[in-house]
Parts: sequence; C-alpha cells; structure tokens
Amino acid sequence: MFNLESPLPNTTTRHEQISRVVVTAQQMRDIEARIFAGGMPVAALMEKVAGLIARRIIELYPRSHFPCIGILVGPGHNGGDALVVARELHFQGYDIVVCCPFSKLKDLTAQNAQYVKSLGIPVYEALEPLAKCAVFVDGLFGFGLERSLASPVDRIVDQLNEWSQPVVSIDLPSGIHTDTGEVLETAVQATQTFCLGLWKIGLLQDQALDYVGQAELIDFDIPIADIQAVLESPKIQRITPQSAIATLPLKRSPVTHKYKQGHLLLICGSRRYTGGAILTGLGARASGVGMLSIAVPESIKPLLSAQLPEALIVGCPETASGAIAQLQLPEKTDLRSFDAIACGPGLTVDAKPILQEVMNSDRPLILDADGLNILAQMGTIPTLQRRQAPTVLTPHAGEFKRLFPDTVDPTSDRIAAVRAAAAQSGAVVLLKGARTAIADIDYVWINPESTPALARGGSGDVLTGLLGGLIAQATTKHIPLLEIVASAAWWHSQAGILAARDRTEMGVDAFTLTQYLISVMRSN
Ligand SMILES: NC(=O)C1=CN([C@@H]2O[C@H](COP(=O)(O)OP(=O)(O)OC[C@H]3O[C@@H](n4cnc5c(N)ncnc54)[C@H](O)[C@@H]3O)[C@@H](O)[C@H]2O)[C@@H](O)CC1
Ligand SMILES: Nc1ncnc2c1ncn2[C@@H]1O[C@H](COP(=O)(O)OP(=O)(O)O)[C@@H](O)[C@H]1O
Ligand SMILES: [K+]
Repeated sequence: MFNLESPLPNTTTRHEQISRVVVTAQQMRDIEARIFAGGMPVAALMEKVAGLIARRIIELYPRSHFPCIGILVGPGHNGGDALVVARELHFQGYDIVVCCPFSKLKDLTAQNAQYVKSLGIPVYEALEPLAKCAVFVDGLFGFGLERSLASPVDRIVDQLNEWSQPVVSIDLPSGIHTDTGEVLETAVQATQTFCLGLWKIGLLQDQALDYVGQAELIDFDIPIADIQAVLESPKIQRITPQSAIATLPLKRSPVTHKYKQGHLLLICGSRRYTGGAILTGLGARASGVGMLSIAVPESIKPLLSAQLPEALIVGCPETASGAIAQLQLPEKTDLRSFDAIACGPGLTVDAKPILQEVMNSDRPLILDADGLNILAQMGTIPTLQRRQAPTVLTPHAGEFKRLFPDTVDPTSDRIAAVRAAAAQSGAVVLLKGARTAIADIDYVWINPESTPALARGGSGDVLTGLLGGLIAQATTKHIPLLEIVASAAWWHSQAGILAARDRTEMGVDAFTLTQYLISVMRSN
C-alpha cells in the first residue's frame, strides 16, 4: 500500500492495510475533506457509519437483555452519528432515551435531533432521566473536541462515570484529546470504543487506556487513495500480527550452522541481581539464536550454568560490590566475535567501565536497565554520537526521563517523546509501557495489544534477551532493525496475553512468561 522503505511484503487485504494506519485529528479531517470533495454526501456517510455502529450494538447488547439504551448527544457530527444510532435502535424495538445538553447544534445534527423528537423519542438536557438505561452510547464529542468539557457536560460525564452500566463511545471517549490521549479534565470511561474509519493516535497512548475500554475499528470504506494522498509515506503505524509475522519466525536454511544463526553476547547480572541475568538468558533462548554467550560476575557463573546449560557462561572478575569489573572473554574472542550485544539487566551502575567498552564496539548494541542508567550518567546524546554501529535503547518512562531529560515528557505524549528521542540520538528507541512505542529517525511502530499481567518485575529482562537474540539473527539475515524490534515487542506481549489467558493476570511471573514465548510462534 504505502511506499515504505521496508522489507515487509505488500500487504494484501484491505483490513490489514487499514488496521496499520494511525492518524492525527488533522489528518483525519484532511482525509474526510477529500471524501466529501469527491462527492460523498455528508449525510449519507453519517447514515452508513451509524448503521455499522447500531449493528455492533445489537450484537453486543441484545434487546432481550438490554431493553433500554441511553444516548448522549453532542453538538457536532459525533452527536449526529449518535442520533442516527438512536433512531435505528428505536426501529429495532429498543426503548431509547436521549440526553443532549446543548442548545446549538451543527445543521445535520439539528436535523437528526428534530426527526428523533418527531418519532416520540424523549430528549432531555439532563442525565438523570436516563438513570434506568441498561447501556449508554457516548456521542458527545469525537475527533473535533478542542478544549476541556465545560459545565454542564463535565458534570454529566462525571455522573455517567459513577454509574455502573456499560458505555459505548463513538470514535473516542468524549473528553480525550485525539492526538495525545490526554484526559481534558474529565472524560467518559467507556466499556467499548468504536473508532471510526481509521485509528486515532490518542487511542494508542497509555494515558487514554483507562477510558478507552475495548477498542475496535469500524471500517466505513475510506478509499485507500485518499489515505495515501494525506499520509504519503506513513510515519506512524500499528503493529499487526501480519506485520510482526512478516519477520517472525526467522526462517532457516536447511544447510545452516549455529554461527550462521547469530551469536549473541549478553552482559548482565551482579551478585545482587542474579535473577535478571537468568531471565534475560531465557528470553534469548526463546529467540532461537544460534549461539548464546552470557558474561556475568564470576561468583554467579554456577547459577547461570545450571539454568542455561546450552549457553557459554563467561565468568568475569568482579568489584567488591559484586558487579562485573571487566569483561574477560575467552581466548581468541573479542567483541567482534558477536553479531549483537545486549547489556544491562541486573548490572548495577558499578559496571560503568563495561559500558564504555561495549559502546566502543562496532556491533549492534541493545541497552536496557542499568545499561541505560550508566548511559544517562555518561551523557546520552554525545556518547551515542560516537558510536559506529546501531544502538537500541529499551527504557520505561522513568529511564527515558533520565536518558532524555530535555525532550517531550513521555507522560504527556509518549509517541511524540519516542520520536523526538530517536531523532536526537539516532538510536532505535523502544519506550516500554502498556502500548509500547518503537521509533527510529523516520518511523514509529506502536504495539496495540498487551496485558497488564506484564507489569511485573523481570518481564522487561525477558524482552531484552528476546530482542538481543532476534537482532543477532536479523543481522545475519539483513532484516532492518526497526522491524525486528517491533516484532520482538509484539511477540513479548502476545506471550503475556497467552499466559494471562491460561493463568489469569496474576499468574504471569517473568519465568512463566519465558515459557509462553514459543507458544506464540506455534499459534500464529
Ligand atoms: N458525519 C459524517 O459524515 C461523519 C462523521 N463522523 C463523526 O463526526 C465526528 C467529528 O465531527 P465534528 O467535527 O463535528 O466534531 P465533534 O462531533 O467532536 O464536535 C465538535 C464540535 O463541538 C465544538 N466543540 C469542541 N470542543 C468543545 C467543547 N469542549 N465544548 C463545547 N463544544 C466544543 C466544536 O466547535 C465543534 O462544533 C467524528 O468523531 C465522528 O463521530 C466521522 O467519523 C465519519 C463521517
Ligand atoms: N500495564 C501494562 N500493560 C502491558 N505491558 C506492560 C504494562 N506495564 C509494563 N508492561 C511491559 O512489561 C515490561 C516491563 O519492563 P521493565 O519496566 O523494564 O521491568 P523489569 O525491569 O522489572 O523487567 C515492558 O515490556 C512493558 O512494556
Ligand atoms: K464520543
């Protein structure tokens, strides 16, 4: 579809193409303007969109169990959509009650409001008369919201959030900023959000997720040409199973040998943090990497050997505090012997000289945890500028702020933050979170599906190992770095989802997570 400099095959189905696209409010406005300029009547599109929404509501909330539906109507076309939904559900036999706390409506919305009233559907300015409804539809604001909700709408939204009935938001939960996902003072806490036409970027920002509920895309057949005309080459994309699987699993030639399948060096662990090294090793194991070497302080070598019999465990001299003091690789081996190096989990900041050494190597380097903390101490940007080879940084928001104190705050706009960090540093930056975002200097990928089961000590270590193993293999197969990092993030979160399905969200400790990684590949 798009003219991406990417190894991904041209995606085939419309569904797959559409589900990768992510837009800002302005881009959506421009795309809609093209459709209307092409001759599509606005009212016809509203009918079509609302018909699709009504159909999904009937599937999810059958009249037998949900006889009465409350519809919240705003002044713009989001409200117009809601009124058409109200009318269609009325004709399907539901009891409909409308709340519209606005006196001035856009023309098409006003016209639909008039018709709804003429059908005898009650329309109130207050929310209280809707208290007995079994489900609500939130059509207050869509991507046209420009400022925080003022009285009385803010109070109506707060009241609605106190009630326990399910809420379906049309396009976005009203009160959420379309681009940053910020809650503008107050917002509807939806059970479902039906995003219309194309994914709005705000729905993929962590700060919106408590409000979005289950998100699904309602495809109303936006012509691909109109999307292409506005986005040209898309800078921001959603990771889909197809995009991830285009690079995974990494195919092997029948006549390959272990050194052709990538040799990863992990540098991790300390006497204080042994488990992190083991988890990183187990993550790397699942990647299928041909050779795995793990450098750890001498004193914890037996522990690693017991857990990872296939790995070459390199015991290194250690500081008094039990951190690696210096890398002591086996004879005839130096850092050029490896296809990739992953460094950081459990190191402690006492291992600073090690980081200096790996920064000077010409191998692709993945830094996580204390690797990032030491990099921040060394000065992120100037240190990375001296590097000859690619670097992948995998911070969570706290580490990100230490690394990039002068960029966009990741708590206000994660996607803008990760883009800025990649642009400044030249590194591939993977910002961890509920919706992990991965950027290089040109593109951003967002992982749209995960589970809070992963919010648990050690799950990031598993990702570092997995990522390291994949990058070591990708290097030998010439797969671009950004794609493989995005695929690793997808794989990791899918393992969490599978594990949580089997064992509940409480049952996914980091070791268990490593045991589910292979199941993801088997089931895709
Ligand atoms: N009618 C159609 O053909 C289509 C409609 N769609 C729907 O239309 C929506 C976008 O419509 P609009 O552009 O009318 O936007 P909204 O329905 O979000 O409403 C914006 C209107 O409210 C005003 N406003 C913004 N913030 C406000 C605030 N805090 N307090 C009070 N007023 C405020 C604006 O000045 C504008 O008039 C989409 O989200 C979607 O629901 C499209 O998705 C699909 C096509
Ligand atoms: N609420 C959440 N939903 C989904 N994934 C999450 C959530 N919280 C954390 N994660 C994921 O869990 C991992 C945590 O990594 P990290 O913060 O480095 O922890 P640790 O260093 O203890 O391993 C990351 O991959 C992150 O994306
Ligand atoms: K809405």
